[in-house]
Amino acid sequence: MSLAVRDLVITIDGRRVVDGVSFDVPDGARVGLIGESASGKSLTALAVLGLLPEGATATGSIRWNDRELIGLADRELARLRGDEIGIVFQEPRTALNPIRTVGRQIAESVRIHEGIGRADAAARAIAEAERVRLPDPAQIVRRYPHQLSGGQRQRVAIAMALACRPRLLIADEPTTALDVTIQADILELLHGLVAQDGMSLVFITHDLAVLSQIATDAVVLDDGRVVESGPLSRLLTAPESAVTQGLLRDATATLWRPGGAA
Ligand SMILES: Nc1ncnc2c1ncn2[C@@H]1O[C@H](COP(=O)(O)OP(=O)(O)OP(=O)(O)O)[C@@H](O)[C@H]1O
Repeated sequence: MSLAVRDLVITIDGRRVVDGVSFDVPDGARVGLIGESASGKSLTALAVLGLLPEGATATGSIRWNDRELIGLADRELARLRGDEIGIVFQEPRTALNPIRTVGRQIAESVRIHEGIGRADAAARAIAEAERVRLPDPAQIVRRYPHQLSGGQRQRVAIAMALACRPRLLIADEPTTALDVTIQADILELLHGLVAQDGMSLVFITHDLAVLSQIATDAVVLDDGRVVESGPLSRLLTAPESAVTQGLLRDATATLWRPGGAA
């Protein structure tokens, strides 16, 4: 299953905040959307999910598995989300419901999409918690989000996103809010799960060093436009645009740190 974005334009209050973006995510590919703040990364991802904010309009084409997503009915888009396309956001605290146990939240999408009963869903929540390597899964599923650490909460959000085994995962800055050591753990976990399931990945970040640990290709955005794209190995060694060169300068200290990716 592949994603093809063509000439995507997103307009908010008459302003073209995403301005003619095109890129492909072939089946099983791991593609980064990278750029400075306000370059249009998140809105591009939200358009794929059919979750643009009120007042935003999208034109162009977003084809998922040869199905056009722009203009698709909300019901259909909701069915795709969680089932075929999973999402992990930057801040797990806001993605999780504070008054529901994490087990119930992990199992929720399975219950909705696969229609399984309460007992099966509870067992599945434990299995999914184990899969994202949460400690003591049988116990942790009974806890509430505030009783977990930030890294554990992000593992819960990942378990929720992957419970229905989507074919595409969109991860929007999933490690930015976490401590550096936890960031590395979460990246490694995501990398392992994506590879294990052979799913495609769209990974959003402003950090080329982070991206080099998880993606094979990247699309560089600036002010709503694609300024460069290609294999990450080339962007890291021979960046053509000034924007990519700047991102590389910012990332260099991390990239060349002993134990770093480069
Ligand atoms: N709900 C909204 N209402 C009005 N403008 C918005 C809204 N959401 C985003 N924008 C504007 O659209 C542009 C692109 O935003 P977007 O969030 O996609 O950028 P980004 O690259 O993801 O940045 P960041 O890394 O800061 O999240 C920005 O100029 C932003 O101010």
